[in-house]
Amino acid sequence: MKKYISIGLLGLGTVGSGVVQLIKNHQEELVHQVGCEVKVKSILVRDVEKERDIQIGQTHLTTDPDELLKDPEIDIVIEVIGGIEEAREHIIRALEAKKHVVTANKDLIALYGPELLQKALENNCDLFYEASVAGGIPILRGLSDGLVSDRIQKLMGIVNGTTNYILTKMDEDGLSYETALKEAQELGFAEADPTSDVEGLDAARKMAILARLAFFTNVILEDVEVSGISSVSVEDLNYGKKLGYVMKLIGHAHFENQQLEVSVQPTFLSKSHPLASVKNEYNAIYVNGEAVGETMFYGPGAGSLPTATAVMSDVVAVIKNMRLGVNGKSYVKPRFERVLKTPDQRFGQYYFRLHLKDQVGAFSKITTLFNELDISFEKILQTPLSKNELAEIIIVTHNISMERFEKALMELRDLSVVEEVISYYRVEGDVKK
Ligand SMILES: NC(=O)C1=CN([C@@H]2O[C@H](COP(=O)(O)OP(=O)(O)OC[C@H]3O[C@@H](n4cnc5c(N)ncnc54)[C@H](OP(=O)(O)O)[C@@H]3O)[C@@H](O)[C@H]2O)C=CC1
Ligand SMILES: N[C@@H](CC=O)C(=O)O
Ligand code: NA
Repeated sequence: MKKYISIGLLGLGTVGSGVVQLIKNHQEELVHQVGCEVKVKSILVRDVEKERDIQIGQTHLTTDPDELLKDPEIDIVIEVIGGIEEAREHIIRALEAKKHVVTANKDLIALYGPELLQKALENNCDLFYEASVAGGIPILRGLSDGLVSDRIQKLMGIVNGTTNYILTKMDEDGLSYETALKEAQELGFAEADPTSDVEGLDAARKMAILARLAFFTNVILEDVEVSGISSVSVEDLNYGKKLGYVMKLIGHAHFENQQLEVSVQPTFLSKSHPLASVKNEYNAIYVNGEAVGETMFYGPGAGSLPTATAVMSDVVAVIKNMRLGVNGKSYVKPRFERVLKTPDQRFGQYYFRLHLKDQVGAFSKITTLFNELDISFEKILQTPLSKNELAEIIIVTHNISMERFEKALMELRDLSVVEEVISYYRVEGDVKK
């Protein structure tokens, strides 16, 4: 057995610094688990001259990836530089050099996970990525170990800390979207380019990774329907409150009759929903399995030390596998073909906000349209607007197919009494529906 395990760290930003700090401060716990010291030997950065808050002692800082990837002493490479192409290249080189890899990179795993896992398998190496979904929450192990014997039917997740932070601050503290986003960036939750957070792509990547593990099928990123929060208005948040809802960016994934549906969209949750009380940068994943029933995984979804704990859980798993001589043996190939549900097989409740001409018979035109489409209302709110003789109408439907929702939206826009459909969102009431 080696006297110590040497790590090559790619990246020393929010997550990389957390890893260095955790290895230093929790060395005793690590030694107890793996039976030897764990040391960071070299770190790859973009700029070695940059001033850093973190103390790295004797650890070697470099801008040359070869110094880590060609170093025979390094057993495990941790990739936390982010981005896609360079990270992919470094990981492939590390695996070909028979080094195990741990990454927090959901962008990469969502796009190239199956290919990289295959590469790891061919080289008898481990490739683990617990930190890539929901930061410090051990959700990937929860699915691939804890719930592995079950048939998971439904996942619902708040899997992006930045957007949850923004929505909470807008709703509870009256902050503007821009101020709340700036705070999330300053706190280190946001991606280098926060567009992927606010437009839902970061959450979509995580949902693709989760759905692969939960449903044993090779979900690809294009399967995930995505919309973000950048156009959510304070008016909609306030109407939501009046109706007993709170707005969250929700990832939905369903698997029924071996057919799949995955989406990420701003969603009004009933205040009694278990995900409704998840605030700020916290994440949670609600998992419904045939045998286990309802479970919920909750914790910090972003940030330096929480994410570092997920990285280190993978490092410990790699070292334990090294001990047993079973690296590269944990990857299980998908079991089911990818088959997507069609719009008539997908169901949900919907919220519409529209401006209606304030004239006799206008509202009955709406009820006639919805009757024709066999859509019934769960809630209705009507407020006269002082300007332009318009009324603002909020409608929440009962459960309908996506096909009927799309038809209703199209036909509402064509009605002469409807001035404008301002917004529409998915609604989640009772979790058991
Ligand atoms: N922040 C978070 O809470 C979470 C992040 N993640 C993921 O972890 C990864 C890292 O995120 P985070 O720590 O926030 O990112 P940061 O931007 O804070 O840090 C990136 C680090 O990588 C270095 N780096 C970037 N590009 C290169 C390159 N081409 N060559 C050499 N070094 C490079 C930077 O060097 P330098 O310091 O010199 O600029 C920096 O040290 C991402 O994949 C992210 O999605 C996952 C979960 C949570
Ligand atoms: N930008 C991400 C970081 C963690 O994955 C987030 O906000 O959740
Ligand atoms: Na995790």
